[in-house]
Amino acid sequence: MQDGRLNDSATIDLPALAVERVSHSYGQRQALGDVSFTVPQGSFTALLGPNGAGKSTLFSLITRLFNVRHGAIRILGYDLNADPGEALRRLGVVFQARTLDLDLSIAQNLTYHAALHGLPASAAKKRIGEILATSELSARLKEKARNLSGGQLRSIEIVRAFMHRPRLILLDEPTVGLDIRSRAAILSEVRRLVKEEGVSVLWATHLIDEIDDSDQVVVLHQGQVLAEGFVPEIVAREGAKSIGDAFTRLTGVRAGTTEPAELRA
Ligand SMILES: Nc1ncnc2c1ncn2[C@@H]1O[C@H](COP(=O)(O)OP(=O)(O)OP(=O)(O)O)[C@@H](O)[C@H]1O
Repeated sequence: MQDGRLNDSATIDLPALAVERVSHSYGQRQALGDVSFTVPQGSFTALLGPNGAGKSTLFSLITRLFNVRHGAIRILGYDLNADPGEALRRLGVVFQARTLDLDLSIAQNLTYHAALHGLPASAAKKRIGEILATSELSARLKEKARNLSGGQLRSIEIVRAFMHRPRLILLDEPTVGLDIRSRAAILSEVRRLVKEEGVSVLWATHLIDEIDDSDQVVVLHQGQVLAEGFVPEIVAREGAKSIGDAFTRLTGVRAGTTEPAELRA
């Protein structure tokens, strides 16, 4: 346990995340209506939806910022309402907004977070070395976070989310505001960690080009799940040419934009 590993042998057949008939409203406005889907263990699952689809609301429920009032959410079988401690121990999150302390060093940002999860400093140091083994950032751990570029700050936030060896990691539009090169670097880094660590990722995005043919996809639109499955399954089911085309057929919205199809010339 000293390195954060949990004995999860009993959860081997369960999905990393199960969202079951979840609804959520802000006053009269329904943001999620009867939403159900699963994230299989060891998968990279893209939660694909245009602005306003309900992605952030869903993440607020999974992280317990909001209470789940209608339906249920389970992480590795642990119900968020009934067993929040066990469920949240298995969760790592990268929020849309930047959350590193710019006046602390990169190493301090990472070790303080690890300490919150009960990881001793020596184990945290080893873990940082493991995750950043092939990154140029491993030579800059003593520098203040303030010195890093937007893409590098995001990379460190991702490392931080992996520190305590969670089984499920949520990333809420993690590439927003980054240039194309940084976007690609972050995406491939997360895919590498999914492969190497067997962790499950739920990656929220409205950008179709972030989706790979081997990904699981959940299409969310106006608070409803319109499709769930591997890319080739969704494409075939919709009789589409590509996942972008399938997305447009399902939502009436052009892939990667928020412009309704009927407004297109
Ligand atoms: N605090 C709030 N009060 C009222 N309505 C809200 C609130 N937060 C979100 N909504 C509404 O709920 C719906 C879902 O919003 P949400 O932010 O979850 O979508 P999203 O897919 O994350 O979009 P974005 O990519 O723009 O963040 C939208 O109609 C939004 O206007």
